[in-house]
Amino acid sequence: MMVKGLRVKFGNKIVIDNITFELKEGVTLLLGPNGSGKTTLLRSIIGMVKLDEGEVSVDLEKLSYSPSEFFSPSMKIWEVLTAGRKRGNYDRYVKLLGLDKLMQRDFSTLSSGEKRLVLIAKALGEGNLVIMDEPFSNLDFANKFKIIAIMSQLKNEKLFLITAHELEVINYVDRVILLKNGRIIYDGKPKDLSDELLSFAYNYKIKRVDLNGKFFFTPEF
Ligand SMILES: Nc1ncnc2c1ncn2[C@@H]1O[C@H](COP(=O)(O)OP(=O)(O)OP(=O)(O)O)[C@@H](O)[C@H]1O
Repeated sequence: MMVKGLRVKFGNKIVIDNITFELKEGVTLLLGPNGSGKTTLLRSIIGMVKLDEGEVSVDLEKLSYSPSEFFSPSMKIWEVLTAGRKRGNYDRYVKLLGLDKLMQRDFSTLSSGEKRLVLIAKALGEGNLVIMDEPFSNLDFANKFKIIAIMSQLKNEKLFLITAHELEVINYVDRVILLKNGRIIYDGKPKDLSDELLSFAYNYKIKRVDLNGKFFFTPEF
């Protein structure tokens, strides 16, 4: 998958500003403060947003997408999983995520975390390029790390592009793309991402602490 010279405007406001990158392998984390353009970028890639400039080269047949926000239809879970033009191999993920006992329930009656897990299982089952917008929101600690472990196990067969707000996720991805005001200000390995740049991105003093090969990020008051 490749995006080249992408520019998206809403009215006069440039929301995506000359973004170019290629995805070849592993798990890529799209990071950035509220309103920096993450969702718009993902929606541009999947063809839901009109591009003002640039191009996206992606095999839509191989792509699956889990949105950050979603409707809560009154449908059985298995109907949600099989909805749409794609038919996927959900069973494996339904079991892994402990959703098998919920399959006959109505989606609208699930907890917010359970709904999120259903959409993740759907995305994992449907595509080889899995794009997930804020997959960890609503998830408890254990489920978040289950998803992280599943992505890590699957990364030889699938490509992942995800967004998240938790800086700790940086530890578990192969690549970080950091956005500020619709521009990429960092694209590289997690270990090389400095607290100065993160502080600049979020306009907030963040300190990085390295411990046992992991990075922790704390606010500096
Ligand atoms: N349809 C739209 N019309 C006008 N402005 C929009 C539209 N969609 C998004 N925006 C604006 O574009 C900017 C980027 O929004 P986007 O949702 O892509 O950010 P984000 O990085 O995903 O934010 P968050 O972390 O809060 O979800 C924001 O300023 C938002 O208000």
